[in-house]
Amino acid sequence: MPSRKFADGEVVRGRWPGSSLYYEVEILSHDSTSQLYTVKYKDGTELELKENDIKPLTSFRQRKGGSTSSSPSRRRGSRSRSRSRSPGRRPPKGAHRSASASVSHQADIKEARREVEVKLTPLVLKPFGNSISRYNGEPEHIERNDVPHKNTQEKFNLSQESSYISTQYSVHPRREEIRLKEVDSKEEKFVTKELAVRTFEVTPIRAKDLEFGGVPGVFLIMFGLPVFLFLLLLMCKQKDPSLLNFPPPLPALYELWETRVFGVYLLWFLIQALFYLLPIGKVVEGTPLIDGRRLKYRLNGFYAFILTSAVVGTCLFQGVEFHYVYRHFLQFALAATVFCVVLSVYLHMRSLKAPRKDLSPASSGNAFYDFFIGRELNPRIGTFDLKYFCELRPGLIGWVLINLVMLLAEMEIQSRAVPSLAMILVNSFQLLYVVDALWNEEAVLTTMDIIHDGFGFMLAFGDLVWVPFIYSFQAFYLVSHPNEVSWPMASLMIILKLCGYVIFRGANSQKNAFRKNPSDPKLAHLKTIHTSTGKNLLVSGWWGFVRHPNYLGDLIMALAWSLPCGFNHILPYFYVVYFTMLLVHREARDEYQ
Ligand SMILES: NC(=O)c1ccc[n+]([C@@H]2O[C@H](COP(=O)([O-])OP(=O)(O)OC[C@H]3O[C@@H](n4cnc5c(N)ncnc54)[C@H](OP(=O)(O)O)[C@@H]3O)[C@@H](O)[C@H]2O)c1
Ligand SMILES: CC(C)CCC[C@@H](C)[C@H]1CC[C@H]2C3=C(CC[C@]12C)[C@@]1(C)CC[C@H](O)C(C)(C)[C@@H]1CC3
Repeated sequence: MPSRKFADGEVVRGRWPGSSLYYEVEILSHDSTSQLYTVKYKDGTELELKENDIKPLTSFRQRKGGSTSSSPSRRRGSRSRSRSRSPGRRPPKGAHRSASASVSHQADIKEARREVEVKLTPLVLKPFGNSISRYNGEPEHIERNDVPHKNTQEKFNLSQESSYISTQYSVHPRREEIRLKEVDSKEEKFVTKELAVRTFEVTPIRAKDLEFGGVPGVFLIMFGLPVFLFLLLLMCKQKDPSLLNFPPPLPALYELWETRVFGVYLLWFLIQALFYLLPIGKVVEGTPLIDGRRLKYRLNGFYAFILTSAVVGTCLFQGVEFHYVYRHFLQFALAATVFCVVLSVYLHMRSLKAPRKDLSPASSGNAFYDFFIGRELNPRIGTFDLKYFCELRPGLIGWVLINLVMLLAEMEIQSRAVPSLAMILVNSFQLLYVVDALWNEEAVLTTMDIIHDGFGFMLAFGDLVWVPFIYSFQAFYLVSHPNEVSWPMASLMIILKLCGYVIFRGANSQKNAFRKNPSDPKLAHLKTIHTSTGKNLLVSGWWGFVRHPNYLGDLIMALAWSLPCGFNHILPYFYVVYFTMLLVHREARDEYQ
């Protein structure tokens, strides 16, 4: 039987969950199976603590004075701030997303909340609003002997906090927390209304807070990525696309430009815009903006996909030559790049006239940087939301169409009656991914791209050029570099893809449901922790298994759709490498927040 360090009835100091503060507690009991101690705080709260979170009284120095005590009761401001936000609720735009660039905006928002909450008194105090910095299950090393209950007022506060702590900390399931959140959400409406009257200030952010390596980094990305894209496609066109054959033969620039191709690209974009405008599909509200407004979005991406398939099917039936796209693939990539540059210039120009409250929290005041990251958060022409439209339609649906073009090109070039198994795998894996994104279109409204980043060159290029022309790379590769895949190998790849998909979808659905309605009874069994931002994080279910299960699933899928290309060359695995870098970077942005 494992030994225990502390005896029942012993008075020790127990760490206040999620903080680095220790309070006097009495050991009530010890559970030998879970190795948890049940302890009682002075105000009567009982909690279960790990042995690591308990220290003998003797291991603390008595602090002199105490006027600067940071005991929870001293942080009433923090708690009040937190009180106004239902845990798990997304905050208004700008407060939400991870980015060092948004520091000043965040401060602004916090300030707004503080002002609002002053008006909300008397408060039903909620514990540990901003006082819990992070809980990682391990004790923190900073140990301070903050003595609670300095006076009656403090004692009262701690007691208020303590009465909630076990549910807040979510050592136990969240039913009680859900009840509290319902009360919370009523108050929230009032808070949102208050926020609506606050004016939004855009304070330029310091150079060191800029993301992507600041102006030099952004410069490199803006000029480097298009060059990289063309080099990658040119490498792939070589008979032997080995890295040793770098650089590939370069075509003259004029050979890459074809006005007709540009016209076809424009036509594609306009058809998608037309489908977007169709009054079919439900209309939902996005997350609250800084001024409390919620924009409306029509969810008809899946219908757009069905309609596009019908149009493409009809064209195939009519004998339209899709091989044209394969033969002019580089010209299409250039047409899309030119379109994206023109769009970015337009976006930047219009953003100069945009009211401050409409600017992205990521914008900095530096024109070049803002051209890249995007100045305006939700540029709209009437009800037409340019960013939301570009995120899912022309590029993502375009990716599926390009894959189909490659499948047909493979059959033609390799004189096949049916496509290769490798090509079928790549096409179906990626089709599933795109259909899933369109089917779950609403989830895009809570991604960092929509909530935090403006619409500028980065997303325009990412959505309209990078996604369709890089993500279809495996199919493009297979056209000129066939790879025979056996059925047993194909089965393993399918299993890998499905595993990735189950993790990806399970995690994203759980997170989206939680962000949409933290009180969802279906999520009542899940555990959460409170964070210093005032939001809650899931720490069980998929989100208790690994920090970013959705990224993990996505990466597994990325690997699964590269494997059909075989192991002759590294190029088809470029996507996995790039994607790992992208997700690690996104993870860091999220973690920063
Ligand atoms: N194929 C591609 O190129 C590509 C590129 C990027 C992303 N993706 C995929 O798109 C999906 C969305 O990506 P994303 O970058 O927006 O990241 P995400 O991880 O889905 O979203 C980040 C947000 O999730 C919330 N969150 C993080 N940890 C949480 C937890 N433990 N409990 C509850 N909520 C938590 C946080 O919301 P709050 O801020 O509200 O706390 C955070 O801001 C992912 O599956 C990703 O793999 C694909
Ligand atoms: C520096 C640039 C080249 C970076 C470009 C990044 C973009 C390619 C990505 C940023 C956000 C991504 C994204 C998807 C695709 C790739 C991005 C646009 C996504 C539409 C893929 C399907 C998913 O299901 C998704 C809808 C969750 C996802 C949203 C984010």
